Amino acid sequence: MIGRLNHVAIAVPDLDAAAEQYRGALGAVVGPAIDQPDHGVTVIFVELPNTKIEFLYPLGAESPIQNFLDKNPAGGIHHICYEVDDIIAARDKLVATGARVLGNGEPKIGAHNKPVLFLHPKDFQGCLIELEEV
Ligand SMILES: CC[C@@H](C(=O)O)C(=O)SCCNC(=O)CCNC(=O)[C@H](O)C(C)(C)COP(=O)(O)OP(=O)(O)OC[C@H]1O[C@@H](n2cnc3c(N)ncnc32)[C@H](O)[C@@H]1OP(=O)(O)O
Ligand SMILES: [Co+2]
Repeated sequence: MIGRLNHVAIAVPDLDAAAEQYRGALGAVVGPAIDQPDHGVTVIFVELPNTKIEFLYPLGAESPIQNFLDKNPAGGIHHICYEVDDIIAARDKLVATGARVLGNGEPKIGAHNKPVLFLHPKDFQGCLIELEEV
């Protein structure tokens, strides 16, 4: 059901420092910071030949990544995003196995203007999973 790895997300305490490190020391192609108010984060995407890195920084008082950054003040890998062809079919299949879909269970439009869903990390080997319909 899952397809390509779309991105690996890293929650960071300093967005500008993360962007500069990847641009400078690692020589990566780093995009602009973009606020995603519907998701409570500001994101920067790093373009790699085979996937993307998503830097995440909290936006607003109710950011879903605030607890994670409080527990991991130096930052850390926050989620991985897999591509799926049909996000509703994927969701329904996963729910039938007992997996918990986060939020209200309905897809939201993500950073790539495609529908996304999140799956509880406790149901997937301790790793928060994002599904993105492509
Ligand atoms: C920009 C849009 C989009 C894109 O297109 O790319 C994005 O990527 S948005 C990214 C941000 N959005 C989300 O993360 C939405 C889904 N996340 C959530 O709903 C919550 O973050 C969460 C996963 C339910 C956690 O909520 P929180 O309030 O932080 O709960 P707890 O702190 O109580 O955590 C419960 C439990 O889970 C562990 N945990 C929390 N986050 C993670 C994580 N990222 N990876 C692995 N484990 C995680 C946490 O440690 C707790 O465990 P215990 O301490 O053992 O109870
Ligand atoms: Co993401």
